[in-house]
Amino acid sequence: MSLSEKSCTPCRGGIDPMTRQEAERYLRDVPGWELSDDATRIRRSFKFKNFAAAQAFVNQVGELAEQEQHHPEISFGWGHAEVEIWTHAIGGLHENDFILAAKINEAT
Ligand SMILES: C[C@H](O)[C@H](O)[C@H]1CNC2=NC(N)=NC(=O)C2=N1
Repeated sequence: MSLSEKSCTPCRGGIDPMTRQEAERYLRDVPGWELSDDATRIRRSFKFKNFAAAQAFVNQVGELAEQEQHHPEISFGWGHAEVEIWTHAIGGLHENDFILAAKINEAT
C-alpha cells in the first residue's frame, strides 16, 4: 500500500521516534520534502501564483489534517507556504508524518 492510501493512526507517545536512517527511507516516497538537521521534522516549501492560491492550499491542507487528526505547522504569505510536520507526542517522526506529507503531495 502506498503512503497516501494509508491513514494516520492515533499516536499516544511512549514509543521511540524514527531513526534518521528510517526517516531517510520514508523520504524517498515524498518528493520535495526534506529532513530537519536534527532529523525530528520534515518540511516542504510550496510556491503559488498569488496570495489567494496559497491561502486555498492552506485551507486544503487544514481539511486533510482534520480528516487525519494529524496537524502540520504552516506559515504562508503571498505566493508561498511552508509546511512542517512531526509527531509532538514522541518529539520526532512517525509514519503518520509521512502519510500526511504524501496526502499533501497528492493534493497539489
Ligand atoms: C489526540 C490527537 O490525536 C493528538 O493530539 C494528535 C493531534 N494532531 C497531531 N498532529 C501532529 N503533527 N502531531 C501530533 O502528535 C498530534 N497529535
